[in-house]
Amino acid sequence: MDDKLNTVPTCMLSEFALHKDQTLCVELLETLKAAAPLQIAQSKIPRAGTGLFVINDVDFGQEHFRSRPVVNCVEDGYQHLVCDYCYVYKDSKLSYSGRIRTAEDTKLEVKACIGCKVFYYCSKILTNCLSIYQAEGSMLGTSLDIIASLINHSCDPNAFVVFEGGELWVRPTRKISAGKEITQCYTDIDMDVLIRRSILKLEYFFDCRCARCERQIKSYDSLFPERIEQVKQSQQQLLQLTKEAVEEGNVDIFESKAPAITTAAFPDGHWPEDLAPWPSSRNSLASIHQAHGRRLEALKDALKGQLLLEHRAGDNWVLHLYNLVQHFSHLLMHETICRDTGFSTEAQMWIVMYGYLHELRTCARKTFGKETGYAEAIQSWYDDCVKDGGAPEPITRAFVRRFNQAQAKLLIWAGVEEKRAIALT
Ligand SMILES: C[S@@+](CC[C@H](N)C(=O)[O-])C[C@H]1O[C@@H](n2cnc3c(N)ncnc32)[C@H](O)[C@@H]1O
Repeated sequence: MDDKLNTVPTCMLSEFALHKDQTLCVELLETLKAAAPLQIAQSKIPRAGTGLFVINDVDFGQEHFRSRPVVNCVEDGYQHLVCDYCYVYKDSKLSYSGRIRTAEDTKLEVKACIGCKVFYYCSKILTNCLSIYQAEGSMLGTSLDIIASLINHSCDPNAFVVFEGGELWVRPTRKISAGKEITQCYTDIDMDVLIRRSILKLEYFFDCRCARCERQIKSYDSLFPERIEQVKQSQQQLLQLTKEAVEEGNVDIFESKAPAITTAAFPDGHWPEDLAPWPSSRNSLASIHQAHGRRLEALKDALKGQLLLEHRAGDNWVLHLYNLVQHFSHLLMHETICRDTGFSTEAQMWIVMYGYLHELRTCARKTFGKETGYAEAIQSWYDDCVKDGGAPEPITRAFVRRFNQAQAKLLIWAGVEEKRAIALT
């Protein structure tokens, strides 16, 4: 039998493509709570089959649609801990896609169904994509939703999927013009093209040719094919090393072995700092430092982890920004003098922290929706800081100037190039 027939889903073979039955498409779309009209049509992405399109412009901060999945399936090992209806995880305060459990949620419990005793239920959650993750990356379950599953992949997606209170919400990551196809990222958006492409091939059976992939692959043009293979291998080894360091809670595991791995790929010793998984690894190391009370080291790694990331939009970006602000706040709450930073005054540290918190508040409201528990929790964190800390509302021109100056100093201390600074929006 033709190999291709084994791998291409039947629904994507042109005679069965869903967009060919517009009566069915219209009926399916009628089941949604859609904020703006949508259309199911042939994808503009070559060989991608059917896709989902917006009919009108959609602003960043608006929502595409909400839908109740046909099936939710909790991952093995989590059945007693995670709600079968909405994936709330009773032991986690923050989901991977960024939801903070609010005061009202903390009373929630996951209990067995009185009737069957097999399913466990509670009330709310927010997730990323159709795979449901928790903060440190392990998977809680999977949802099947007919309309959301029509969204094709891009490594620079204009939408993402979250899970809230038993519903899937599809939200934009930026403004989308009328007639454009909605796309989401099927893999870890912060990974490099080599890793993304191999996962997409392995799990979704296609070669991604999006603009971001093509741009990134160009950076490998100067390398021989065998060297590209070595880079990929080193990336996988770094991921594994990071995992071990996190499991052992020991940064030395990473710091001592990483140089040999990076040199194997780049013999001159210059692994590009923004090349995945380096930024994600620095983020993980920041958490280990934090757990051991090494707050300056934690902040330095978190700054690298955040600012070296190439993709600055969507739920992942907001979640990382949240972590960065937390590292800042831990440092400022516990150390009265931030002497090693080269900052002339502690006040400048506070200015950067307020600026980042302001940015986090703005991004969280637009990305997840200002009515979500997550955005509300960040808003009250911001209000507390501004009121109790006496910080100025970081929107004046004078504040932005002071923020930019203070951030530039901080980046010199952290060893991050100034061009990677966060610009307040
Ligand atoms: C969840 S389905 C998306 C809906 C699908 N296009 C359809 O017609 O039913 C995922 C499949 O769509 C195709 N696909 C999604 N994004 C693609 C892309 N960027 N390039 C090529 N194929 C893609 C792949 O075959 C993938 O396994």
